[in-house]
Amino acid sequence: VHFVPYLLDPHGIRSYPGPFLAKLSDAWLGWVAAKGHRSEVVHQLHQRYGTFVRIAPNHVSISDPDALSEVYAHGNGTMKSNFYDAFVSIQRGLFNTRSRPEHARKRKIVSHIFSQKSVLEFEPYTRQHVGALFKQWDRMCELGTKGLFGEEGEGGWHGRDGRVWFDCLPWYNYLAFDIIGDLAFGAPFGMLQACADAAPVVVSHADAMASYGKGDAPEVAYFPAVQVLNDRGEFSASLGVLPPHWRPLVVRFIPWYRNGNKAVKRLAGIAIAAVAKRLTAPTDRSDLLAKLQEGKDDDGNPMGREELTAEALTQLIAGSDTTSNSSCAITYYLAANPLVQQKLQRELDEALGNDDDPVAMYEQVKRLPYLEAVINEGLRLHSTSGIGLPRIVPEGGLTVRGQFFPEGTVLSVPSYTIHRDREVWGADVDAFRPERWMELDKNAVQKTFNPFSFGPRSCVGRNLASMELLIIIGSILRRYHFVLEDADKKFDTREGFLRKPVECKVGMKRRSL
Ligand code: HEM
Repeated sequence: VHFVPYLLDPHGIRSYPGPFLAKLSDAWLGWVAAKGHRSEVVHQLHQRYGTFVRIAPNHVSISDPDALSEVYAHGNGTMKSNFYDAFVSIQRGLFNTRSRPEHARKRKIVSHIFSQKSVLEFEPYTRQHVGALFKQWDRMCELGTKGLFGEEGEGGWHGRDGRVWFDCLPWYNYLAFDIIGDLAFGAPFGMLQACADAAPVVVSHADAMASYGKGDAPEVAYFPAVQVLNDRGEFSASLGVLPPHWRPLVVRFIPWYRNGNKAVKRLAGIAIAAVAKRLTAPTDRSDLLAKLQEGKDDDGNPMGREELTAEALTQLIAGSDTTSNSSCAITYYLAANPLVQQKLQRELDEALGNDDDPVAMYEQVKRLPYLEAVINEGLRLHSTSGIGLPRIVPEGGLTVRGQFFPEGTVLSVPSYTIHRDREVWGADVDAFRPERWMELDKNAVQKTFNPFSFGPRSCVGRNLASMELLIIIGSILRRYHFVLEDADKKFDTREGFLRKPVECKVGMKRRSL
């Protein structure tokens, strides 16, 4: 099964270097993905072998920034690989639709929802939930100065030396889930208020699907959505690199995959419950779901109910932990770099003046050069989307950086490695130094900075993500000061489809404004 294809070399990619086991079987990449550090492993391989590395029998990873436009841009004919089939639940949404015409149809309906103009309508929801976070953090700061202790769900905080010491990661998750829940389903999950990772989910997937079109809201229970999303990301990213005919077998016989499969179903249940609730009680709110309902394709057809649920689920998945993990990583880097934090706070104080409202308006923070540089530097260094996003070479083959690849070969360009290209970013590529954004050649940066990917499959929610990050980081850093609990401790991450912090323990105090 493994040696014959290896010897026959049907894809003609024998000449590319890589680990021997990777050339032999997809199981190698599946194993690396399941261990949770794929980006780091592939980065080390590029450092060892050079620009082209064979990371699976039919998959070549390319670490040249110029390859981004050749592999991902409009018009080169590449398509998402069958990796994305492992992410399908309910039915295919914008993210995991592979067919080009079907994707173009969906993208046309969805893209206007995320135009800069539409996104401004979502600003009040974002600001409202940042305000809710501040209520909780202010309470903790007040109690913390009395030396009190918090609950586990609150990041396990305790007060000492005038600061609250806690894990800020769960709070960023509550914030991002409440924002996207409010936007995509018409009501926040209530995580910030409950200080808990709990979202309503349908009890039985089958019952919920059967209730479609009957106007009944299915029975719901509460599940840890953040945990479920993490499990689902790790499961799908590892399953997706295995050959399609292996997948049902590993899901059936390997417990880790079996549990991941349950996570996929549960996650779908969150969307089914939320959309069913929303549709049984229509509102005149202007949110993502309302805009999806209004959207029409070229023939004037709106999305059906099941497609709507799949798209709302896509937005929940794509718009929640991307934002929370990026915000958490940026907070970590600011806590680890006191001078950068001080410089940012000076800029924020000048721009926001004595404004009584603790939550910044988008208008106030959208053109602050140092804030922008801090966010970009955090996105570069952390690389929330770090793995090479796999694309299939179309009929006729494709030449990338002078190398020809035959039809059917899978290619990818890993952002984690591209974001550490010394020729572009400088010798101190591993340092968090926002100043580099003021010094670097803008053209080189533009084609190398890839947090949202390039081309027809790039992030459709980019405008929303940028607005959220500006408001979240701008407001939080103006109100609070952060230090690391243990400056010597490595910033631990775990990667499924996204690179996520495992925890982020900081000491926080209110700034005197
Ligand atoms: C910091 C935050 C974010 C980052 C770093 C990010 C990054 C990305 C990346 C790299 C892709 C390409 C994925 C691939 O090709 O496999 C993508 C796609 C996508 N993103 Fe985002 N994203 C963020 C926030 C959001 C938000 C807030 C939304 C909407 C609520 C969103 C919705 C989507 C959707 C629907 C796609 C699929 C687009 C398509 O295939 O046409 N993202 N995102």
